[in-house]
Amino acid sequence: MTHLLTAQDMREIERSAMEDGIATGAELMERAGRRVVEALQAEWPDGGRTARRAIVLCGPGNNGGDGYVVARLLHGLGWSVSVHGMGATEELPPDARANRQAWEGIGSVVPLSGDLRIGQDRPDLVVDALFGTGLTRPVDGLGGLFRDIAECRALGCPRVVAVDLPSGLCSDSGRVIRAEGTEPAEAAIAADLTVTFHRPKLGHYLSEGPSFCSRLVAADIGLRPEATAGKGVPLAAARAAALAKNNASHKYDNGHALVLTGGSGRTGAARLAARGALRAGAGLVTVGVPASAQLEVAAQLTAIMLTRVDDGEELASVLEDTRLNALCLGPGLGRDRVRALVPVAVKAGRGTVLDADALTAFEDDPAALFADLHEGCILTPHMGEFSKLFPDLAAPLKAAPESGPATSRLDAARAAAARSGATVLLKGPDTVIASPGGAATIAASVYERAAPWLATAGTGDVLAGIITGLLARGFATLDAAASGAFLHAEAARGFGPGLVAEDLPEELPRVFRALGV
Ligand SMILES: NC(=O)C1=CN([C@@H]2O[C@H](COP(=O)(O)OP(=O)(O)OC[C@H]3O[C@@H](n4cnc5c(N)ncnc54)[C@H](O)[C@@H]3O)[C@@H](O)[C@H]2O)[C@@H](O)CC1
Ligand SMILES: Nc1ncnc2c1ncn2[C@@H]1O[C@H](COP(=O)(O)OP(=O)(O)O)[C@@H](O)[C@H]1O
Ligand SMILES: [K+]
Repeated sequence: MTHLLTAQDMREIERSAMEDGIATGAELMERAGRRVVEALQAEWPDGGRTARRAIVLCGPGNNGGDGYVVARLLHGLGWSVSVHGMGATEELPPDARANRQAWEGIGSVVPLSGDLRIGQDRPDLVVDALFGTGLTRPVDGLGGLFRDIAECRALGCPRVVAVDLPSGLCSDSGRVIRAEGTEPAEAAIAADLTVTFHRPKLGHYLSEGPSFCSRLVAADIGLRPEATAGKGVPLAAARAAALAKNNASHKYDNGHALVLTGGSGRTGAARLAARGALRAGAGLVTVGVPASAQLEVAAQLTAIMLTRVDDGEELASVLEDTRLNALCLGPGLGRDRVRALVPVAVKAGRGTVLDADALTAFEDDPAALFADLHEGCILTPHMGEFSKLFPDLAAPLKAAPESGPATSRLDAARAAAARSGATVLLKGPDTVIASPGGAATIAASVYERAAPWLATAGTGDVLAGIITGLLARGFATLDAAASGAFLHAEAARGFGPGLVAEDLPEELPRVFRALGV
């Protein structure tokens, strides 16, 4: 399972490797530079043609140190290399200084100027080794150069390789550190290939990270896997063993999910959720409908059952059946029904997914919702819904982050979980999931797992249903949310272009088979 590290995690891992005599800082830096060169050779084998020219941009810290190693190695491979460096040699940290001095035995270091324009030079490659995990404030005075690189890159030349992280990107949040009023494109360098070391960092997966990294390689620099134990945030995955059904099981062993719907004309969302719950493997799924929608829903359902729920009192009496062990409220529920049904549902103490209307209806008084939530509850907001329930936590995500490490979507979800007492799943290509105790996971549909066709109406309803289905099957809260988000994205990837929400539940059997369930 891949764990995403913070900059602090990485510093601790490196420090303990050095203290334990696994490697010196100089050795780690040499390996880092070598891995970058290997990765770019593997990525662009056509770099083997003659007249290859590289511009290497080196910053004032150890990221710059890696850059001087890359410059030396490229030179050794016959490249024509120009190096533009920040800071004075004697001010660099020791390993970076040594590598700069080694480069100075080969060629010069031109002081990096914001007036540099690469267009005149037409290099084949720009190596971005300005800042890595040590970035703490907006990059100053290089906006024109960054724009120039972006414009040239858009024309197909040069290719840009980022050492560890695209400079300007915050390694913990994936946000571009920038002054208010500055565009991300002039505050960070977008790369074609990003080569990081040991393990990916959170910033490679969150927010703008993937679009600035483009392609990500995590290269081994000889740090021990054990050093990473207990650190980082796992990427969500689903386990075949947990998803498989016991051969001897009865339908009631797989739980009974209840999905509540709104009135006539707005039952589609709940029906999508119910189908998701059924395909996720719930033993039984019932849709709770008001009288006005009974006929409409009955005409549309087959394997899914139907029960009448007009108000809170009726819901309470339906919930006397303790076999109903997972509830889904929100998709198409309608605000008036939310106010009547959500408090009753939550007080019943079952595994409960609250989505859409069930969140936004509490916009005026989120505390009224939070008062009754318990550890079996999962809130599944997208950013707009999250902003309504947690406006103060959403605000720093909307403002330009002027210092690093910046507040991340993960930080916001963790704070929201702690406040609400429920697991919070904040949706997006970088879905973050946090439980009230602080445990977290990231279900990222980025890089090779991109699922852009999920951005269509109704897919969130299916997600709520899939998670409800897993809760019904007895999955622990965080696991249900994480596995559900993973399966949902896999279904979208499996179906591919043309996906509409209805396709997602029907794709789940293929996802299960591919997982070996
Ligand atoms: N520590 C190690 O042993 C290793 C570190 N590695 C490299 O080292 C990097 C981390 O090095 P550092 O911690 O030195 O950090 P960086 O090299 O990312 O940059 C930190 C330096 O830049 C300054 N700085 C931060 N933001 C700035 C801004 N906006 N404008 C101007 N200066 C700014 C800081 O004060 C510090 O001097 C990693 O990203 C990785 O590339 C690799 O060589 C692997 C081994
Ligand atoms: N570009 C994208 N890449 C991957 N997943 C996405 C993308 N855009 C949206 N999603 C996912 O699609 C779903 C959309 O849910 P939501 O916004 O609630 O839509 P709706 O309310 O229409 O169902 C979420 O699971 C979200 O994570
Ligand atoms: K960099």
